[in-house]
Amino acid sequence: MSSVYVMEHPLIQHKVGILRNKETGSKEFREIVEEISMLMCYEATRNLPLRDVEVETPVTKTKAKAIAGKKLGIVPILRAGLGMVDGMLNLVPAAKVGHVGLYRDPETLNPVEYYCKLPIDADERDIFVLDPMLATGGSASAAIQFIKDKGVKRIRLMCLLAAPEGVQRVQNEHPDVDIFLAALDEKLNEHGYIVPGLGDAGDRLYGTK
Ligand SMILES: O=P(O)(O)OC[C@H]1O[C@H](OP(=O)(O)OP(=O)(O)O)[C@H](O)[C@@H]1O
Ligand SMILES: O=c1cc[nH]c(=O)[nH]1
Ligand SMILES: [Mg+2]
Repeated sequence: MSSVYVMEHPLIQHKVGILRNKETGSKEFREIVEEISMLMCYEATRNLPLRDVEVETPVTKTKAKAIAGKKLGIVPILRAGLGMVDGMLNLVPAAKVGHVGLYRDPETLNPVEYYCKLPIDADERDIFVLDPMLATGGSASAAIQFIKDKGVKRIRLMCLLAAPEGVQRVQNEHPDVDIFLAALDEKLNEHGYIVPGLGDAGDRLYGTK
């Protein structure tokens, strides 16, 4: 069974509170999503292997550390996942970016695929799938399956908020995929929205409602 990490860092928790506030407008919402993504990236990459390197400082030669050539990829689920990309790239600028286009049918709540483009060498990379919201888990689970179908073996899922139902579904369908969250909420409502949640992440990011 995969692990679920809820990031309790005070800065992350503080910023999640701002996202939840319905008075927070799109500009600030986008900025905070980027900031939280950067903080989560920092936490989620703490086990990356290091190698020794030699560098010359202005004073002397010394041993230093470098990331041991691990290739990372990030795959936002369109559209709301796009809001998390720059935060990740700020810290891991060499990561390649793929995209999976999915929307959730408002009646059935089932994911509908409309786009998938991954880095050519995705199967050699450790991939982070990004989506602010893990509600029923249908979208994340389908996106992970598309990525696995392209031969990718090492996948992690990073979301801001999740409902227990979504976590359960991803864990059942993809027991190899660890899940990183900023908050684990109470439940889903009758429309499949996370409670207490933050509303529709895509609409709040891009001002479409
Ligand atoms: O876990 P689920 O029940 O599948 O719901 C979560 C999905 O719903 C939202 O996307 P939405 O369908 O609103 O698309 P958008 O990003 O284009 O707004 C969200 O960004 C997730 O992708
Ligand atoms: O609460 C929710 C559920 C799905 N998608 C969202 O954007 N918000
Ligand atoms: Mg949406």
